[in-house]
Amino acid sequence: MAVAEGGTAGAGGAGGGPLIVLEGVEKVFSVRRRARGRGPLRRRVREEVRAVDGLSFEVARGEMVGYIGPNGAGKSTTVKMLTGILTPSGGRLRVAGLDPSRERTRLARRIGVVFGQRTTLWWDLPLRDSYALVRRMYRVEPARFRRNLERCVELLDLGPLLPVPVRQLSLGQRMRGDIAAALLHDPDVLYLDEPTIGLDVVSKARVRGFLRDLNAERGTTVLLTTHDLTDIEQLCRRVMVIDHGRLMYDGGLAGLHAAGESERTLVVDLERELPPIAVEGARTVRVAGPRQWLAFPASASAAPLVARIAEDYPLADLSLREPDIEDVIARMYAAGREATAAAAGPGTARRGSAARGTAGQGDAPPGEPAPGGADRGGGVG
Ligand SMILES: Nc1ncnc2c1ncn2[C@@H]1O[C@H](COP(=O)(O)OP(=O)(O)OP(=O)(O)O)[C@@H](O)[C@H]1O
Repeated sequence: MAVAEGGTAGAGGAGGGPLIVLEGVEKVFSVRRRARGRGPLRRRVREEVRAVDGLSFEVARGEMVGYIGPNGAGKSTTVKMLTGILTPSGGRLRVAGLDPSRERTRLARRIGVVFGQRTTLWWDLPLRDSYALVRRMYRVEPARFRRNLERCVELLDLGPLLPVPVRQLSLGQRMRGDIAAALLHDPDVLYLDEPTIGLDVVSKARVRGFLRDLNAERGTTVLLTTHDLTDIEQLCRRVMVIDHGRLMYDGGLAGLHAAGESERTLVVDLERELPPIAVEGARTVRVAGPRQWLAFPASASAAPLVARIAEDYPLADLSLREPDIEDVIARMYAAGREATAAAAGPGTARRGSAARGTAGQGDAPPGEPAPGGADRGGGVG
C-alpha cells in the first residue's frame, strides 16, 4: 500500500508497524428483495450486497486520514468492521494488533468513536454524569479521568455545559460533548463520522482546532469520514476515497482534485453590470446582474486570480466556493472509467481502479472477489 505524502510512520499496536491494517477485506450482506414483476405475491429472492470489496490499506500511528466517498460507498461498513461491530466476510483486519471482531472488548479500550448524527451520551443526564458513566464503563483510573476531562473541558469549552442535560444541548455543544466522551479513556485511534455536520462556522472551527491539537500533541490516530472538503483540507494530509467498497484513491488532497479535475468557484460581485470577466486561469460560467461566477482548477491558488480581477475590474465583494466531495468523486470515477475503457479497447468499460498518490500514478487492479458470508450489521453508537 502507499503511505501518503506526509504520513507518519510509527509504532503499531502490539509492536512496530502500522496501527490499522486491512488486507483484501470484504463485507457481503445478504438481503431479501421482492423479485421483479407485478402483484403482491412476487417471490422474495436473496441477493448479495458487496458493501466492502477487497479493501487494502494501512494507517500509521499518528496519521490523520480523511475517509470519503459517496452515499452507500461502504464507509460506515468499514468503520463498523474496524470497531468490531461487524465481522468481515473475507480478508484480514487488525487495529492496534487486535482482531476487532474477536477481541472487541480489549479493542474498545484502544479506540474512540464519534458519530455526528447520533450521540453516545445519556439523553436525560447532565453531561457531567454521562462522563462519570463513561469512566466506569472503561474503568479509567480517577486521576487519569480527571486529567483528561479537565483538558477536554478547557479546550472544548465545556465548563458551563457540565450540569446541563444532554437533550438541552445545541448540536454544536452536543458534538463537543461527544468528542470529549470518546477521549476520556485515551484511545489510540479515534473514528469520526461527520463531526462537523450541521455546525455553525464558529463550532466547526473549534472542533477542527481541537482535533488538530489532539493529533499534534497526543499523536492520536484519526480516521475522519466527512462530506465537508474543508474538514479534510484543514485536518488531513492524506485522503482515501472509497466507492462501491473499493479504494479509488489514496494520497494528498491536491492529487484528489487533480484526479477529479475539480474546480473551485470564485463568486465575484462587481460594482455594476459588466460583460463576462475575461481573466487568465479561469472561465466565467455564469453572469447574473453585477454578480459573476468564475470556475478555476481546485489545485490552483485563488490569490493571483483575485489580484488580476481586482486590477482590471471594479470589485465590490467576492467569496470562494469549494467543490463538493460527491462532485469530485463523480468526476474522478468517470475519468478513471474512461481511462480504463480507452486502455482496454472499445466496449470494455469496467469500474475504475485505485489511483494512488496523485492522479494517474500507478493504478492498482481492484481486489479479486472472494466468497463472502452473510450477516446483518447492527447500529453503531
Ligand atoms: N446491515 C446491512 N444489511 C444490508 N445491506 C447493508 C447493511 N449495511 C449497509 N448495507 C449496504 O452496504 C452498502 C454500503 O453501505 P454503508 O452504510 O457502508 O455506506 P456509506 O459509505 O457509509 O454511506 P453513507 O455516506 O450514506 O453513510 C450500501 O449499499 C448499503 O445499502
